[in-house]
Amino acid sequence: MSKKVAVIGGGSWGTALAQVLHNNNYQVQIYDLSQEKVDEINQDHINSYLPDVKLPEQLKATTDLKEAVNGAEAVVVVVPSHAVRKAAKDLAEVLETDTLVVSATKGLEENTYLRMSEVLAQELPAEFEDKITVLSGPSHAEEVIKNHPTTVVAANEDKKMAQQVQDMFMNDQLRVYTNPDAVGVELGAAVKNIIAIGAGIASGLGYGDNALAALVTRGITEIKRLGVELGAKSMTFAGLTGLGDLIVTCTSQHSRNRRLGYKIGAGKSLEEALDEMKMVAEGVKTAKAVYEVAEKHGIDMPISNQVYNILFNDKDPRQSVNDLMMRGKKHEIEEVAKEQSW
Ligand SMILES: NC(=O)C1=CN([C@@H]2O[C@H](COP(=O)(O)OP(=O)(O)OC[C@H]3O[C@@H](n4cnc5c(N)ncnc54)[C@H](O)[C@@H]3O)[C@@H](O)[C@H]2O)C=CC1
Ligand SMILES: O=C(CO)COP(=O)(O)O
Repeated sequence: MSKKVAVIGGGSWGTALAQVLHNNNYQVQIYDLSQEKVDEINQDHINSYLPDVKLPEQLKATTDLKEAVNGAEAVVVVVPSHAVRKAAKDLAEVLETDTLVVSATKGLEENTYLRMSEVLAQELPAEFEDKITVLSGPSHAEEVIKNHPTTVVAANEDKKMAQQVQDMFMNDQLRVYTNPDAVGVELGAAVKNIIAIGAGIASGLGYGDNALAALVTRGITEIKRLGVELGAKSMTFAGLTGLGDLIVTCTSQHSRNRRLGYKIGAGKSLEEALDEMKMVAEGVKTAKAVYEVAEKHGIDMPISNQVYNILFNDKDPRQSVNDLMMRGKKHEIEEVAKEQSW
C-alpha cells in the first residue's frame, strides 16, 4: 500500500504540492478549513485558484484534521503565515510522534518576527524540533501544477531529514536540492515578497526593465544583509531560495505579491488592492515584520523600508523612488568597501 502524506492547506501551493506527491505515488489527503475548497477538490476535482487544471480524482480533501493526518508519514504545512501558529496548535493535538513535518509557507510571523519553522517548533511537542524541514524555492503553483520544470530546496541542519524530504518530492519535473541553512532559506523566501511588491509598484508606475534589475540586484543585497545578521549563510542568498525566488517573484505574471504592488503603483490604496486579491500576498505582513526587525538590529534595508512606508504610511510611490535614487552615494559592494576602506 502506498504511504500517506497530509497537506495542511488546500490553497494553490498546497494543491500543487499535493499533486506532486500524488505523482510520486503517495496517498495524499489535503486538510483545509474551507468547506468550499474541500468540495471543489473532492467533487469537481479542481481548485478554482488554479484554473484550467483537472486534479487527479485520487486527491482527497477534508475539513477533519485528525482524519487527514491519521497514518501519515509526513505533514506538509502550507497555510498562509498568519495561520501557521493555529495550524500548529491543532496539529500538536493529533500528530503521531514519528511524523515528518515539512514547512512550505513563506513569511515571518507578525509581532514575534519568527520564521515559520520556529513557530512550528514552538507549538509542536519538543520531539518534532529536528523533524521540521523547510521546502522552498522559485516555484509558482500555476506552473508546478502543469508539471513545468521547477527547482526547490529542502532545508534542514539534519542531512538525513533534508534528504528524506528531497526523496519525497523529487521527480523528473521537480528537482529538489538540499541545504542545511534553513535560516537563510526561510529568510530569503520571506523577504523576497517585499521586494516583489516593490517590483510590482515600479511596473504600476510605468517603469521598465532597468528599474526591475535594480530592485532585484539591490534587493538581494539587503536581504543578505538582514539574513547574515540573523545567522544565515551568505551563499544561500545566491541560490534558488535567494536570488532564484526573488527573480521569479519580481518578474512573474503569477506572483500575487507583484500583482498587489502593481495595483498600488497604478494608484490603488492597500485596502483596495487587498480587496481585489483572493489569495494571500505574504509580503504585506512580512513588510511590517521586517521593518521592525531591521530597526531593532540597525540594518539598512532601503527598498523594504520604502515598501513599508508606501503600504502602511500612505507614502507616494514616486516620492519613494526619488528617495531611493537620491540616497547618499555608496560603493556598490559593501564587503569590498569595508575591506579596502573605500
Ligand atoms: N502560490 C504559490 O505559488 C506559492 C505559495 N507559497 C506559499 O505558500 C503559502 C500558502 O500560499 P497559497 O497556497 O498560495 O495560499 P492561498 O491563498 O492560495 O490558500 C491558502 C489556503 O489555506 C487555507 N487555510 C487558511 N488557514 C488555514 C488553517 N488554519 N488550516 C487549514 N487551512 C487553512 C485557506 O482556506 C486557503 O485554502 C504562502 O506562505 C505562500 O507564500 C510558496 C510557494 C509557491
Ligand atoms: O513564492 C512564490 C513563488 O516562488 C509565490 O510568490 P507569490 O506569493 O508572490 O505568488
